Amino acid sequence: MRSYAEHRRAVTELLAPLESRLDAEHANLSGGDALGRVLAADVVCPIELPGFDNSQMDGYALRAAELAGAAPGSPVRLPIGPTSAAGDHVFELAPGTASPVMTGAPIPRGADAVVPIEAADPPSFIGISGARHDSPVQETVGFAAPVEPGAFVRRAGSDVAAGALLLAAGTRLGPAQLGALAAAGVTAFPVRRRLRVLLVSTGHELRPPAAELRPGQIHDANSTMLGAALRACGAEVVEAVSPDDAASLREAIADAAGRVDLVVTSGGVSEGAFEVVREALAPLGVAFEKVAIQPGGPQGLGLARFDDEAALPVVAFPGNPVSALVSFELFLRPVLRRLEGLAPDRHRATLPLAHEVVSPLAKHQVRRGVVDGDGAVEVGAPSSHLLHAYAQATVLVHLPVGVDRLPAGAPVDVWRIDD
Ligand SMILES: Nc1nc2c(c(=O)[nH]1)N[C@H]1C(S)=C(S)[C@@H](COP(=O)(O)OP(=O)(O)OC[C@H]3O[C@@H](n4cnc5c(N)ncnc54)[C@H](O)[C@@H]3O)O[C@H]1N2
Ligand code: MOO
Ligand SMILES: [Mg+2]
Repeated sequence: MRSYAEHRRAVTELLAPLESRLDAEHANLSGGDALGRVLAADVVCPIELPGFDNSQMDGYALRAAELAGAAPGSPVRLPIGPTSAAGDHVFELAPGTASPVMTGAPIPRGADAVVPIEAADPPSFIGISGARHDSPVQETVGFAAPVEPGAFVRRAGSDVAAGALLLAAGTRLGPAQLGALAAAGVTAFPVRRRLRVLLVSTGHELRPPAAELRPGQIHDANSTMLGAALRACGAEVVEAVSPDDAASLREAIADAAGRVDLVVTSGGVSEGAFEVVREALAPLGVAFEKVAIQPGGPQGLGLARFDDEAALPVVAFPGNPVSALVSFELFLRPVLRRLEGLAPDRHRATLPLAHEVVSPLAKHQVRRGVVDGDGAVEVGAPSSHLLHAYAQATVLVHLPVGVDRLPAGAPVDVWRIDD
């Protein structure tokens, strides 16, 4: 029997070549299709950011040297020059004056510091006339302390220089990265195309979720569930099929060979008399193994090779819904996250158990749980048909090989699944 780590390594190795298959396509900033995509090439910043020296505060722009002797008992008073508001053109500051400058507005040429309005006398712009830069110089403003050159000035290029690397190839585009592209005026950029997946659910008992059920039939939960899990990891489910028998399963996979990068199946991998995935794919080279995990014990993995030399990687999960989704979390999500430019594992933590648990000594058991108000983990029942309980869970709880009983309070490794 394979260990959890061995199977995880085998899945990672089988799917490692996928990254090189994800050639570039263009994405646009507008329309929402860029969120979550991964840059296929470096993006250089075409302009400097900020684009010009501007103020960090609402205040007065002035020459720092002119306040050198300012003190509470002997303030320096300067005539007020024209105002620089956000969006204004830059103008020249006359020596010996201070100009009102607003946050984000250009620093007038000649000024080298900003004194926030709260530190000026009067400490507000109310009553100050000459609001725009074409107004005549009038009134005065007092300063009771010196100011360092450069104070509250946001220098041109202090965030990124023109021609510098803005975002590196492999970066996942989240809100901050899209914001940086927008700020730089980069509206189109190359991203990796999405991984294309054929999703196969098997089982004669399965009916679509909208169907009426005859006795013995059940709704197909795995197609919806695994489809959602794949899409949430940036993949495209090119086709979702539910073949009746081994021959039609082989045909569906052969058909998809030119169009998809990966086949994910659920069901039909265990020891029953009608294990359609096993029957169809073992002759093509997919290996079916028992892995020392619970749930998710029976697993299929390998390249399905066809006569015409075409080959497609197949990851075959067991049909029990909890087993299928836990298998996705353990084996496929880490690979898909890497392809998405993310660290392979979701957020992990070590938390105390809220109560005693028992677990099979020889298996790596993954239970579904919730974190209680004290930060302790309440662990749910292990059975792999309990999908409703999975839908309430916020963590997967890992109980490794060698553990058969843990008391309340014992620390356990958990993966958060509620992000
Ligand atoms: N004699 C043995 N029997 C079983 C073993 C074993 O080692 N020896 N392993 C058990 C384990 S563990 C699992 S897990 C399952 C795996 O079964 P299969 O992958 O062959 O899946 P099926 O037999 O097709 O279905 C199992 C179960 O899941 C339900 N199912 C399947 N597909 C869906 C779907 N799309 N949506 C909702 N539910 C689905 C199906 O109705 C069955 O109840 O084998 C054990 N048996
Ligand atoms: O491994 Mo099965 O997945 O226990 O139910
Ligand atoms: Mg079966």
